[in-house]
Amino acid sequence: MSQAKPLRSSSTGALTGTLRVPGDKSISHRSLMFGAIAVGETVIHGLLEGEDVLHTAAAMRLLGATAERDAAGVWRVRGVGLGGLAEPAQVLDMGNSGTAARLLIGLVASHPITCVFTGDASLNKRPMARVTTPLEQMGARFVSRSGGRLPLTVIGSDRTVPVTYRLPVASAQVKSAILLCGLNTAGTTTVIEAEPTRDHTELMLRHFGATVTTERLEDGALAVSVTGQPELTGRTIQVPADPSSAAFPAVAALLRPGSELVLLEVGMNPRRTGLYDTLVEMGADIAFENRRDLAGEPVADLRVKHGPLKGVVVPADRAPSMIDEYPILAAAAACAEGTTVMLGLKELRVKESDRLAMVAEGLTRCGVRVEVGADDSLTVHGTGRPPQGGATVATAMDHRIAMSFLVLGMASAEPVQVDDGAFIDTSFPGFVSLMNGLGAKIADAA
Ligand SMILES: O=C(O)C1=C[C@@H](OP(=O)(O)O)[C@@H](O)[C@H](O)C1
Ligand SMILES: C=C(OP(=O)(O)O)C(=O)O
Repeated sequence: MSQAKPLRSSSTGALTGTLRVPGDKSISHRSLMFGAIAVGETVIHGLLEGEDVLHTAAAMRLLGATAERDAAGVWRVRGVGLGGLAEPAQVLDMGNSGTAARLLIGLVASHPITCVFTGDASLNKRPMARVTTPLEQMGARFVSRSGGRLPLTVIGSDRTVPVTYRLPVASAQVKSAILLCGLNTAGTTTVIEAEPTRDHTELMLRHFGATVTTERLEDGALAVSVTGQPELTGRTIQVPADPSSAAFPAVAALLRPGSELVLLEVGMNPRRTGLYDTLVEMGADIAFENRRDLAGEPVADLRVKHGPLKGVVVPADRAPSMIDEYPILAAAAACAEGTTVMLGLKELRVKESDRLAMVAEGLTRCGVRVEVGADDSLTVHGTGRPPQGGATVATAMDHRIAMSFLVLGMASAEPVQVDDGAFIDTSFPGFVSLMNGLGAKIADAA
């Protein structure tokens, strides 16, 4: 991913069609990791073949598992059994992926092996102390760059001890890293979260045979516990379509007159649906059809029709369930009638980019009035008319910033250009051709 790929998005007519966006990224990472530590074969249907997940697959191979795709696109993982991960002979390169890095650091921490983790320029800026601090309490050791950044060496141990750890930030990655270390630790490891974050780790670990329990505490927080050293058995997994990816065509359809899209088999885990709840509050016409269960995760087909949106206040406690969707919500808010206020966005500052800053800067360039509050809030003043556009927006190695501004370009008076669309492949390979197939006009701008 060395070559920047500028893209330009121009105003479109109606978007119509039926589509299934690629598989859920969070579930895809976990299915490869858990398959690699189970006994026997794990068969994965609908794995996201984005670069982030392919980095996880490569890492699991370096740790001793096999992970292969067959001609029909089905992935098969042969696991080494819990505790059986081998010391990798090479550095584990996690690319652009915070999830891959943080979950794997937790997983290897309770193995008697030494692993060196690195990533690209974006990942190597992101904070890792949030996982190494609790994992050190469990008995693993770390040598990292200053500020707890990658490259980072994990000196794992087969004598880790269980902890009860209260998360200082709402983060499913930190929760998962601790639970995964606890998996190969004798005794019960507990993570307490004040705000519920995505629970794919808990749901999938149970599917593989682990005992994971939850308890509501007196103060309302949730205690999530894993019993160490279970027998994990290879399973079949069906990966739902990613609600975070479906957000881009969904918002595009809401913004373009005459549009109607059906998005098939979209993951509807309630810990992930904050964007859809917010869009409905804004007046969006979204029908959630055929609600059903897909291998332990709820899914639905979403019918999305164009219609006017109005500004709303998005409370801070909704942040965990729509954490990756604020950039595309901001694009929707820029086209809505009235002001949208998004509260509690501090975590946006430590994603692939400082998303709060990048969204505010990009919208300002496109002629939208925005304010970033000292309390890490974002206020977007929509006028109900198309934003001006006509600007080039910096994406800072961030796939979601790139896709959000390409969607904004579809609804702006003048085209919107992004300086680099190459990182879209980390989470949504085929985004440009899929959107153009629905009626979008996204073209190379080199
Ligand atoms: O656990 C996961 O799969 C993820 C958790 C979230 O990160 P945090 O845990 O840092 O909030 C989210 O932003 C990321 O895209 C995926
Ligand atoms: C934050 C994201 O991913 P990660 O933390 O895995 O890099 C994302 O996909 O928006």
